[in-house]
Amino acid sequence: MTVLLDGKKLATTVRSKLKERTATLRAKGIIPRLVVIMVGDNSASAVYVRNKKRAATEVGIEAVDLHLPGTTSQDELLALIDQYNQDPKVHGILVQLPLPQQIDEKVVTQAISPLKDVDGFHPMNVGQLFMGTPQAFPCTPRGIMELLAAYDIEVAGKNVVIMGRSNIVGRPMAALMVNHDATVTITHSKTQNLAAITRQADILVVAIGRGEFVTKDFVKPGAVVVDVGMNHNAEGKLVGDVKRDDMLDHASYLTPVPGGVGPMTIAMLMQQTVEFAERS
Ligand SMILES: Nc1nc(=O)c2c([nH]1)NC[C@@H]1CN(c3ccc(C(=O)N[C@@H](CCC(=O)O)C(=O)O)cc3)C=[N+]21
Ligand SMILES: [Mg+2]
Repeated sequence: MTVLLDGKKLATTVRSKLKERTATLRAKGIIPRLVVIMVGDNSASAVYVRNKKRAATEVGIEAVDLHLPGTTSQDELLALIDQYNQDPKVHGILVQLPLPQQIDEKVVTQAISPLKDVDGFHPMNVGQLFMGTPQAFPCTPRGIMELLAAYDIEVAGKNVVIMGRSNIVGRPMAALMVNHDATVTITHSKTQNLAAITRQADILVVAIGRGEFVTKDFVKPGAVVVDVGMNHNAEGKLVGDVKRDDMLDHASYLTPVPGGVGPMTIAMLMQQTVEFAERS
C-alpha cells in the first residue's frame, strides 16, 4: 500500500500554528507584512499569487500585492525593491519568477535584502544554506523536509536522489538533505544511466518539469517519491513529473499533485515571513 503524503492537510496545521504567532506579534504592535511583486501577465503565476494572498489573510499576515505591467524596466523594479528594503514595516519581499526578458532575474534576486528574502534565493542565503548555517530557507525544499518529518520519514543516512538542478528546488534541496545527514546525488539532463542511479534512491525527489516522466522503472520498490512537478497533460489535466498510477503499490510514500508539495511551499512562505517579523 502506498501512503499519500497529504501536504494540503499539513499546510492547514502549519497555518493554524502561525495564526497564534501572528497574534502575539500583533499584540506587540508588529503586523507581519509580505510584499509580492508580479511583473507582467502569467496565468500560472496569477494562481500562485492568489493562493498566497488567501493563505496570508488566513494566518494574519498583511500581503501587499503589486502587479506591474509587462513593460516595466529593470530600473523601475529595482527602485521599488529598494523602497521596500528600507521600509521597516515590510518583513518579506517576493518577486514572482519568471520575469519578462528585459529584466535580469539574477540582478533582481541580489537586489532583495537578504534579511527580507522570503524565497531564500539571495546568494548570501544560498551560501549560508550550503555552509550548514541557514538564515533563510527556500520554501519548496523546506516544505518537503516538513512533509517527510510529519510522516516520521527518516532522512539521516538515507540515499537521496534529486532529479533536477534548479536554483529553486534541486540545488537547495540537496543542501538541506546534506544538512540533515542524507547521502545525496543530483541528476540532470546530461546524467548517464539515469534509471540505474534513481533506482538507488531510498528517497527520490523529482523536479524536472516533464509531465509523468518518472515511471516504475526509475523507482526502487518501497522508495519514498516526492513529486515537485506541475504540468498540464494533453487533456489539460494537472499532472506531476511522476506517473502516479505506476507508483501505487510500488512506492511506500508518494506526494500527490495537486495537494502535496504545492500547499507546503505556500505554508513555508508564510512561516518564513512570520520568522522574519519575529526577528525584526
Ligand atoms: N519567486 C518565486 N517563488 C516561488 O516560490 C515561485 C515562483 N517565484 N514562481 C512560480 C513557482 C511555483 N510555485 C508554486 C507554489 C504553490 C503552488 C500550489 O499551491 N499548488 C497547489 C495548487 C495547484 C492548483 O490548484 O493548480 C497544489 O499543488 O496542490 C504551485 C506552485 C511557487 N513558485
Ligand atoms: Mg503538489
